[in-house]
Amino acid sequence: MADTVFPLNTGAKIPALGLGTWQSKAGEVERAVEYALSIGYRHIDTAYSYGNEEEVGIGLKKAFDAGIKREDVFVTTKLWSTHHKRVQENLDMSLEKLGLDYIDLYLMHWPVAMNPNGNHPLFPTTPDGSRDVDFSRHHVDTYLDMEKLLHTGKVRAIGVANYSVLYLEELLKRASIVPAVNQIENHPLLPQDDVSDFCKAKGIHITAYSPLGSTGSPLLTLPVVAQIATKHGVSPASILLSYHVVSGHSVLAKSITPTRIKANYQVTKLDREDMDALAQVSSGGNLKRHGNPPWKVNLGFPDQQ
Ligand SMILES: NC(=O)C1=CN([C@@H]2O[C@H](COP(=O)(O)OP(=O)(O)OC[C@H]3O[C@@H](n4cnc5c(N)ncnc54)[C@H](OP(=O)(O)O)[C@@H]3O)[C@@H](O)[C@H]2O)C=CC1
Ligand SMILES: O=C[C@H](O)[C@@H](O)[C@@H](O)[C@H](O)C(=O)O
Repeated sequence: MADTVFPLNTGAKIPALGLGTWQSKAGEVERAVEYALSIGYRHIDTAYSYGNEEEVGIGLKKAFDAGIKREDVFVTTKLWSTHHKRVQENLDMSLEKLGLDYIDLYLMHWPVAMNPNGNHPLFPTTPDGSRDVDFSRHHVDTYLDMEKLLHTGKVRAIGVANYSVLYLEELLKRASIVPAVNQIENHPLLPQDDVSDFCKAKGIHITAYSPLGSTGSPLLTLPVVAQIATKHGVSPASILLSYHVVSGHSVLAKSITPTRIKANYQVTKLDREDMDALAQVSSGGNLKRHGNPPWKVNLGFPDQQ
């Protein structure tokens, strides 16, 4: 079951379990990627802004040298906000760093552009210290530039991340190509059923990020997760990851620790009772969003209103 794949609207398949690499440092991430691929993972998620694409590329190369085929590995990377007006350039930078000639999935990391000529290449700020957002750039214009990448052969699919229903509606009004994926924060404390239902209806696959609650994996200590793990005789992490797979979503767990990378490559067959219990966690508006950068922009998510 760990090798479950889901179809994308491009005809390609995305492996259900992927290795996340946000905050995975150089010196650690090469080994994490190489190890994950050696034990069966076939889906690696990175981003230009993570600053580790070169090291992710080293891990990939080691796996390819060991006999794993490029075409069997699904690699995602992301356009960063300071590059919304330089889409092709940002893709080429990522390809070079990763040492790849194509990306399986290229995502717009956030639907917010930042000043391309600001006081920092990734996180420019204005004199008051807040994010230097480029309000002149509309996210749909950025997406339309991403559509052009498909003709270059350098990306097999394009998609978005951190898109609410409101933003998806804006995008679909003008897009020629329906995004293949919307990568969003998703876990029992942030189910985002509105986004999932909308995406399902439009043929957009959901990839869940921060499934363990992000840094320090706080959701592993939720009592209901421990109870379901005991019931099935598996790790709590497997419960939090399988919650997505059962829903037809792919899921990214980040780890640089071999024992955890291995533990996270296990899908448990959750039943209706388990899924209902996990759904109860957020009942009564008990929600927690971990990824909440100070954008100064309304992203349209109901829990942020
Ligand atoms: N599109 C976007 O904006 C975003 C995308 N992402 C993507 O999703 C990935 C996953 O999300 P992320 O926020 O990193 O958080 P996760 O929910 O994957 O949690 C990562 C944390 O959990 C720890 N951990 C992992 N597995 C276990 C385990 N089995 N037992 C105990 N602890 C564990 C890790 O520690 P350690 O590494 O030390 O083992 C790390 O501290 C990212 O890495 C990134 O690729 C994430 C955020 C935003
Ligand atoms: O993918 C991971 C996250 O989106 C991360 O890149 C952002 O949250 C970033 O740290 C920010 O502050 O905008």
